[in-house]
Amino acid sequence: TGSKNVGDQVNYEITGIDPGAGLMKATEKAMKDYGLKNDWTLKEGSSAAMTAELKKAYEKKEPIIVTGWTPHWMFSKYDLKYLKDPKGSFGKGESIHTLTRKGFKQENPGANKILDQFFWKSSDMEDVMVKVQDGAKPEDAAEDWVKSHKKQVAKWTKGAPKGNGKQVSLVYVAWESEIASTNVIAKALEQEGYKVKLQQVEAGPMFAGVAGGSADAMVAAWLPTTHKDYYDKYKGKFEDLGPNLKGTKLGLTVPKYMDIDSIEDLKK
Ligand SMILES: C[SH](C)CC(=O)O
Repeated sequence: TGSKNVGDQVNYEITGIDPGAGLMKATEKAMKDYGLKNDWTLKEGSSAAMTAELKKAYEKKEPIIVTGWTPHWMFSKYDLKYLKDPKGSFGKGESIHTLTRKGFKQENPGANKILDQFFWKSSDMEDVMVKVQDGAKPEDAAEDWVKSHKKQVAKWTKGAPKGNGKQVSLVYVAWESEIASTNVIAKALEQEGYKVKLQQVEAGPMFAGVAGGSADAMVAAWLPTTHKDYYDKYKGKFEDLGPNLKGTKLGLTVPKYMDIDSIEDLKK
């Protein structure tokens, strides 16, 4: 839009999220890889603040560049595109893994089995995310999803003993995707009689909580690239139960009305 170059249009600012997010590290890497560091700044904030700015700009068809990821409701709500990343700074498609603290499997085999069997698709997660974005409380959107996907949830709970009020503590970060997944698996556990405590923390404390044993589990580890630093830092101090969702994506994201297509186009 307009003849001014895109940098001038967005005063050389990329709207990011919380500083602990791996997406922010990946964006810093991309800014280095594409020679943007001298002119561009990556604005820190939160996922909620980023989506609020995206909404504001989009409704006025103004230019904006955000740090985006899939699954996310933003792609079903707005007509957006990822900027091409020819240097591969954002890595390849990833999965979201479930991690538990050491000893959890022995102490709570039933809940561990349910967490181990938890697996769903991007479209499932986006269903819940859109409902929350449209105003539903996360626990209500999660309850609706669990109630309307009995067959799928039965695969998660197959072979697991009832909880009889046994406690499970889950930690997560306030990314829309993890608000959805953590509330859904919590509802599935509660349906089986487990008592679930949810704790929203920053990314670093989330990994530290599971590795240190103050939390039982998380369903929010973006691997192998996005959370590599956290994963390596605590290697050996947690159990990796593998993916609960496959085929995620990260990158710089812009409304389709902007006439740029690649991160290369941001170079001054
Ligand atoms: C924002 S993605 C859900 C995760 C991350 O970037 O750390």
